[in-house]
Amino acid sequence: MTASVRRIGEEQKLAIVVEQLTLRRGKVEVLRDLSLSFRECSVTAVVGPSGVGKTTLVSAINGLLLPEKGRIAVSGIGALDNPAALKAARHRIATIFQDHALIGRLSAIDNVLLGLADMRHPLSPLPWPGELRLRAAEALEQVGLLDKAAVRADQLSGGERQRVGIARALIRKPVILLGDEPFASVDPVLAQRLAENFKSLITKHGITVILVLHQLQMARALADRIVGLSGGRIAFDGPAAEFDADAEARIFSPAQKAGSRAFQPQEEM
Ligand SMILES: Nc1ncnc2c1ncn2[C@@H]1O[C@H](COP(=O)(O)OP(=O)(O)OP(=O)(O)O)[C@@H](O)[C@H]1O
Repeated sequence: MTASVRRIGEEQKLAIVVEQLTLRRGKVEVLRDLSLSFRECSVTAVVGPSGVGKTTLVSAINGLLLPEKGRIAVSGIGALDNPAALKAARHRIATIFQDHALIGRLSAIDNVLLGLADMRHPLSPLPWPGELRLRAAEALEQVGLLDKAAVRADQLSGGERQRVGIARALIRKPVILLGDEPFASVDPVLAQRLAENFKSLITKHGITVILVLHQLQMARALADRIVGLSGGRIAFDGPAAEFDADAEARIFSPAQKAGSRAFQPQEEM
C-alpha cells in the first residue's frame, strides 16, 4: 500500500485520495498518472477544455470506471478496487449527471425516489413507504420544486429537470457529492440562485463536493478550490481566488476558448 492511500485511514481530513491514476477511454489515454486528494467538506471545481477527461475523473471516483493504473481511496472505505468497497462507495457517494438521467414518464417525486432505488427491489410493485416519500418531498423543497412533485419529468423545463436531478442526489444524504455540469441547462439567473442554495445546503450538511463546471465564474463563486486539467494532467490546483487570467490561459488555449478542440489526447502506441 502506498503512502497516500495509507494516509486516508490516518488523516481524517482527507475524504478522497486519487493516486497515480491512469485511465484510457477506448484507445485514448485520457488521464495520465494523476494524483490529487480532496479534503473533507471541501468544494472543488474541476475545469478544463472539452474532452480533457473531467467526466472520466468523476466517473472513476464514483466507481463507474475502474482505473487501469493507480488507485482511488475513499475515507472509511479504502481503495475502490473490490466489489465490497465499490458497493460501500455507492452508499456514500451521490452523483448529479450532466443529462439529468431522469425517467420522463415518472413524476418529479418518483424520479427523486429513484435515488434510493438500491433500498428495495427494482421491480417492486409496492408504493414507496411514507417516510421515504416525505424525504423525497424535503429534497424537492430544498431545490424549490415541491409544487412540481406530481408533474411528469418530461413535462418539466430543462432547469426543473436539473433541479430534480440535484434533489435525487441529495435524498441519499451523501457524504460525497459529485456533479457533472449540474447547472448546465439552467439559465444564468436561476443558475446563480440554485448555486447559492446549493452552496448553503452542502455547507449545512458538511458534504465533500467535486463539481465539473464549464462556467469559470460559477467555479470561482462556488468552489474553495479549482483543479484545472489540461492534456490529461493537472495544470492548476489551488484556491479558487487564485484562479486568475494566467491560470485560465494555461488551461484554455485561445483556440479552445473559441470552441475548437485543440487538445489532442495521447494515442496508444
Ligand atoms: N465511452 C467512451 N468511449 C471512448 N471514448 C470516450 C468515451 N467517453 C469519452 N470518451 C473520450 O474520452 C475523452 C474524455 O472524455 P470526458 O467525457 O471525460 O471529457 P470532458 O472533459 O468531461 O469533456 P466535456 O467537457 O466535453 O464533457 C474524450 O476524448 C472523449 O471523446
